[in-house]
Amino acid sequence: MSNVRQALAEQLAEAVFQALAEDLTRQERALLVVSGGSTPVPFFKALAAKPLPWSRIDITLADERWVDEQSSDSNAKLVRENLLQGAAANANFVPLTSDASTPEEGVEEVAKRTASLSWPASVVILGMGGDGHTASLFPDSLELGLALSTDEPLVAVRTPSQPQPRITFSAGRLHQAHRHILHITGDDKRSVLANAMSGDDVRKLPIRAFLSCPLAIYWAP
Ligand SMILES: O=C1O[C@H](COP(=O)(O)O)[C@@H](O)[C@H](O)[C@H]1O
Repeated sequence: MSNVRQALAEQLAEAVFQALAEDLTRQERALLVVSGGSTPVPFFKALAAKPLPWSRIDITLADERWVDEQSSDSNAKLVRENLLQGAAANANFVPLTSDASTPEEGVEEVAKRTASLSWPASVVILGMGGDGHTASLFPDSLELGLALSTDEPLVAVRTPSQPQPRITFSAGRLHQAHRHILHITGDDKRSVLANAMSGDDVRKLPIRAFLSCPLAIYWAP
């Protein structure tokens, strides 16, 4: 982990800490939506060390691979091992998978589980892949159009470029937040983001669906 990426993660953790603490002065519970993948690990560790009233905080994921929680591909496993540590283990974590064998079968149950969370979220933290996907809104997903337009909170997605089926919050539900943050690293992702900012076809680069949220960008080389 480069020093600059570590510093970025710590600055992001401080900003999220301030946002959650501020919202908790006005409301009993606050919701944090985080992303999976490799980028958020140092941020998770830095946030877990913050002195928050964790039992008043709900945490869920922007998206998930439909895999067992013990799988190394599970975003829930990543959150449990890196964010829900120490005092932060008192947060109420709501995962996005169920015992159903497919996301199509499980999506309704997961939607019920996430409906009771304190929307709008205090913060939605998005990641972005090199193909411009965010959450599981992939350019080649068969359900991209649905996920971008539906009023339903969650969508089961099948994506030719991805090995597993997935479940994702829809763009409409992810828009329901007081603050949106994009956390990315590396020159390649910076170029993808610059490209996204210079056009408007959301289906080609789905991150475009969030560029005017407004979206705070945390980037480091
Ligand atoms: O598949 C996913 O990838 C993106 C980006 O991940 P990264 O490893 O390039 O940081 C992530 O935002 C998303 O939640 C995850 O499911």
